Amino acid sequence: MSVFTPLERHELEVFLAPYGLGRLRDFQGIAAGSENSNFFVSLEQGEYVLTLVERGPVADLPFFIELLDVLHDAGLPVPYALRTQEGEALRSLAEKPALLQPRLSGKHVREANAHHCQEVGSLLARIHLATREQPVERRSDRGLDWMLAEGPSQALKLDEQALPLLRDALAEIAELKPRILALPRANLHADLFRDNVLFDGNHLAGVIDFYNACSGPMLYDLAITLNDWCSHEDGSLDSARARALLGAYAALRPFTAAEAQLWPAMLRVACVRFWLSRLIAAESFAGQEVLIHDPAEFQRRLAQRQQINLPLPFAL
Ligand SMILES: Nc1ncnc2c1ncn2[C@@H]1O[C@H](COP(=O)(O)OP(=O)(O)OP(=O)(O)O)[C@@H](O)[C@H]1O
Ligand SMILES: N[C@@H](CCO)C(=O)O
Repeated sequence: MSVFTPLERHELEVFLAPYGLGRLRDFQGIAAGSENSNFFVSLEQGEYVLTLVERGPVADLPFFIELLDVLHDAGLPVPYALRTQEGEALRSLAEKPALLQPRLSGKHVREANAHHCQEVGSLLARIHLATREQPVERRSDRGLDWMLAEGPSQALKLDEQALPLLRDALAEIAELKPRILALPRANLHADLFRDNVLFDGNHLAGVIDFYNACSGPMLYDLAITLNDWCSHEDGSLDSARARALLGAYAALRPFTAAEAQLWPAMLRVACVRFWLSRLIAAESFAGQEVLIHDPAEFQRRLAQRQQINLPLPFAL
């Protein structure tokens, strides 16, 4: 899977008619993805992706639509909600909130190299630069307070090796929270993993899946991104890829002194975020045909982030 809501051709045709994009040629469910039902939809006038929002922050859909409009207007390669001929962006299909977006070209990269990381670093800086003057406000539902609330009960279910790792990281988050919240802010993608970026050869062609986007400290977004793009299998950082990503980002948005100080801790915070969400997902989707990411991957990464020899390229 993961298509949680199968669609009949006829109901899809009725849904698509108000966009005025021509007849439906073909459609198919997309297996990748774990949160929403997505379909590739081929219409006479082009290729599109239909998303039925299955869970998560449904009430915040107007936020996602607005943010993607801002990023699209800034010239960034993001999907955005197409409007019907009556100007409607957020609609309903099979009793689920539904959005139709242009299909972006390109493929996911499994084995990232330094060039990919450089492209991703630039793209992330451009997202931040496009929004930092006036972030579209949204509090993350997987933010520091969520980690502090969910972490202790998850820690109790861990083995002897993992428990102190998570417990110490949670204590660090509690201690650093005021300083983290005072860092420079913008809109964050907050889930810029390899499976949310599309490359056409060496060219970064698209960024998708903004359903974790929020407003918050830019450094946190950078740490989330780097932890996925620049890690080895054992969780350690690949310094060539990491330097490429950081260098490209810093060339567009130089870091502040406070960011440079909090950087090593921020890499740990970003590990805790995904370790916890994967532990919780593994528990709640156990036995179901849903793509579940391995929580232990972030345990390894957190263990490797105890000593970090990767200073931010920060100039006084
Ligand atoms: N606009 C788009 N253009 C091209 N492909 C897309 C687009 N949107 C989604 N896809 C494809 O659909 C897949 C699933 O989409 P997405 O990541 O948004 O789903 P999700 O259920 O929110 O997944 P998850 O939260 O697990 O990443 C993507 O991996 C990508 O292959
Ligand atoms: N990118 C997330 C899943 C979707 O939010 C993870 O790898 O755990």
